[in-house]
Amino acid sequence: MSERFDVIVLGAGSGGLSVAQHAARLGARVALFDPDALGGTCVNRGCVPKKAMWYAAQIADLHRLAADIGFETAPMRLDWTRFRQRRDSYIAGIRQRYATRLDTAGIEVIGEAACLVSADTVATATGMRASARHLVIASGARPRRLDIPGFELGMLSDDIFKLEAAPRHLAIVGGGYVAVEFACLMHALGCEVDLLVRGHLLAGFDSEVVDELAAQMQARGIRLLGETQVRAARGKPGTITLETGADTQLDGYDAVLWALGRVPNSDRIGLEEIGVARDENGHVLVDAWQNTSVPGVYAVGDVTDRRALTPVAVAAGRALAERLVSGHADAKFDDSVIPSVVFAEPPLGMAGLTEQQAHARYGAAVSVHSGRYTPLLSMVAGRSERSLVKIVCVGDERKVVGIHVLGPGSDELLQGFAVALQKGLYWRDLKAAIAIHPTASEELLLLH
Ligand SMILES: Cc1cc2nc3c(=O)[nH]c(=O)nc-3n(C[C@H](O)[C@H](O)[C@H](O)COP(=O)(O)OP(=O)(O)OC[C@H]3O[C@@H](n4cnc5c(N)ncnc54)[C@H](O)[C@@H]3O)c2cc1C
Ligand SMILES: NC(=O)c1ccc[n+]([C@@H]2O[C@H](COP(=O)([O-])OP(=O)(O)OC[C@H]3O[C@@H](n4cnc5c(N)ncnc54)[C@H](O)[C@@H]3O)[C@@H](O)[C@H]2O)c1
Repeated sequence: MSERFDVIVLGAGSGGLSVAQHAARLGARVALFDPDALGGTCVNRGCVPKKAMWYAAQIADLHRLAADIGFETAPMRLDWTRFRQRRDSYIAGIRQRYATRLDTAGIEVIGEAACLVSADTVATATGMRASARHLVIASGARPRRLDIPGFELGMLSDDIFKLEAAPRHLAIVGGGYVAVEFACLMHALGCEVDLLVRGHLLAGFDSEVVDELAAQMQARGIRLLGETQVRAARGKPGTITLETGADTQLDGYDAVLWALGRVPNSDRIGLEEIGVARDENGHVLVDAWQNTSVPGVYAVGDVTDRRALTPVAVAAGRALAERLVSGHADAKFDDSVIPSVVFAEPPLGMAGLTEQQAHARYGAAVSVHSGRYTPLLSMVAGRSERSLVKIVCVGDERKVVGIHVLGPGSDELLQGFAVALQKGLYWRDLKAAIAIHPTASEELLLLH
């Protein structure tokens, strides 16, 4: 079979689905290739199953809080089989809805991996060939592996969703989003957790806020081992030892999660052969319009060097479809403010610049307003965890360039503030706004 389309998309994850659906809606004839489940990482082994686990962890924490505020509570145990069934059937529903929508939109879905054979043609292992005026690479990324002895004894983030029970003692190696989120949620679900970090915890987030989160994680009982480089793993699943130096080792783990970042799926798909430029980590290089170095070939999402977040992939896909199909030559997405939340316990969110980034960019013109408070519910429960809010401003008019929040509710409250930040927000606007009381959000308005 050899067919001609307007747009061919490689990958049916957040970015690829966004391009395909918008292009089809605008009238293009679209083919979408993916050998795996519709929805890609976010739906099947990322945001969605992770968030379901985070909710389970929140419920476990609330149960403990309930006892603190006076409820008579019986011990609670998560039935992992039942939880997994509920989570996975929700995800199956999302995939089904995607399939229906793609079908209704007239998008040709091909359940195979595709490889570029030229700037307008792809081929599959079964011999199918298809051509289009526009080829979009949206092939995402996969968990990074290390070439060290015993690596296979540990899990990758893809595997953690297959767990059938909470490990008793879990080592998590890494210090990024995945490591911190799973350290917090697996601890809340009953695991003893050691977090082994080589460099900075949550590099890229405001260090004062990260320090506060680290202190709270430790206070909850998560063991944080900094400056720790794992050189090998030994043993068998159930009894794993991690070698961290010539004579140093950590033992007694019944499971290990490697959370070492991700590698773009840009190899073995013909990019090198047709001259698509990539950076030293394999990310496809794109300009602000998602153009690669080869005319007619574009890329969106985690395969590029942009922030690896679902809304970024979706926004890039939508803008690209508009440009390619509607002919709006300047359609591109505004990436000036990309809000992001680490679903830790408590959640940590940021929009705009960290204090450190602002100082590097604006020097002495930076002013910082921050405050700590104990949330009302924690006070009632007799707990002492402190939430932290921080606003970074620039210049005499105090234009807000960064907002940072740590504490219960941060995940939901940040979005509205991020919209304001993108539109142009000043300190005086926060001072003039009427607060909603009593909430975590108002703390951003009450700062001095
Ligand atoms: C554990 C975890 C939790 C996360 N949580 C969040 C979160 O809370 N919020 C957030 O914003 N982001 C989160 N992310 C990041 C988010 O999942 C990604 O940024 C997003 O999925 C990227 O979308 P994408 O379309 O670029 O790639 P993907 O979703 O990875 O999709 C790529 C698709 O391409 C397919 N493919 C690969 N090669 C080929 C080929 N040759 N031909 C055809 N198809 C191919 C793959 O099978 C895959 O389906 C998380 C990630 C992980 C791992
Ligand atoms: N809540 C969210 O929005 C969310 C959640 C999960 C993932 N994500 C996205 O997915 C991406 C991938 O997440 P991630 O946590 O896998 O990556 P990450 O880039 O956030 O963190 C990777 C970590 O691995 C460490 N590392 C790398 N190589 C190492 C080595 N050889 N030895 C020891 N440590 C090593 C790094 O120092 C870093 O701490 C994130 O960058 C983020 O964009 C987002």
